[in-house]
Amino acid sequence: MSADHTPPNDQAGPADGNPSRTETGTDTELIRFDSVTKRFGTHTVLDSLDMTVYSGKHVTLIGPSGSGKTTILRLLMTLLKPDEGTIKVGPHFLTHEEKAGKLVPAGEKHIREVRKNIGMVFQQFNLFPNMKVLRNITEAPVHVLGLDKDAAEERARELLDLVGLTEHLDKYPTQLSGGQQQRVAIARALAMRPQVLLLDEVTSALDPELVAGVLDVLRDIAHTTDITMLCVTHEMNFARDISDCVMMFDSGRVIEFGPPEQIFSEPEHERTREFLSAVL
Ligand SMILES: Nc1ncnc2c1ncn2[C@@H]1O[C@H](COP(=O)(O)OP(=O)(O)OP(=O)(O)O)[C@@H](O)[C@H]1O
Repeated sequence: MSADHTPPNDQAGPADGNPSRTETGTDTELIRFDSVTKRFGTHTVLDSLDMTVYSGKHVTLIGPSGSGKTTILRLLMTLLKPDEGTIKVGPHFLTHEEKAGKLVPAGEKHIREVRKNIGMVFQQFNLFPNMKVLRNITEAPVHVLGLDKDAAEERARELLDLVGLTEHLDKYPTQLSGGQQQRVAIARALAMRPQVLLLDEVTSALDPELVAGVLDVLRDIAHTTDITMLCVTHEMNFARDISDCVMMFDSGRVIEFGPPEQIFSEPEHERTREFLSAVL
């Protein structure tokens, strides 16, 4: 962990800076960024970022627009590649693979395997418009994981129950509200049984009256499953409810992190105070 992430007091985390480690010290690392730099042209969006997320923890990334939060999720989905540094998911590098005892840039097959552990829900629901709800959820488990169709459907029905949409399984996405479509997208991501769920401002495109239903589903998932969550959101009450750790980003660096009660009530950093006073 770089000195930049060293918590300002003992409450924020242990001295080695692992942001979501609990005091038991038995946590398992699930995601690890080591010295990750991402540039777009001359603009350095992530600047030698070190970040660890522990298995089963819920981490929320907050910070001003353009501070690099979505870039982190896109790197994890391999929609982007870092310019420098390594990213690990579980025991495997996402960015590299071992060949003949050497670490070389990861090939497509390796990336696809590691990425199976990661599910993402986007701001725009990205459902397949020509497929009914049930098939939207079973498509990837059948074609990517090779799951038997009946087993995939059984799992899809369980997930539709979880997101409160059982009666809509035979509809097309356009026959659903935005909030319902987003709940299908959540079920679809979970159908792949990922270890980690990435949530990128999943309520930003919704009409205000539909936001609460989606957040309630996510709260339920956070509180009743052991899935790891990495979440970018402007919904600070939601972040407070579900997070084990809140990380404040500014200009591609984590400037402060800790449990939500600390970050929201007693932020140490002036930039965090400014940001929170604008959004709370
Ligand atoms: N594909 C791209 N090409 C060029 N610049 C990009 C690209 N993607 C992101 N950026 C720039 O990188 C910076 C960080 O973007 P990012 O979306 O990660 O920020 P963010 O913290 O998620 O912001 P917001 O809260 O507004 O979503 C921004 O200045 C953005 O314009």
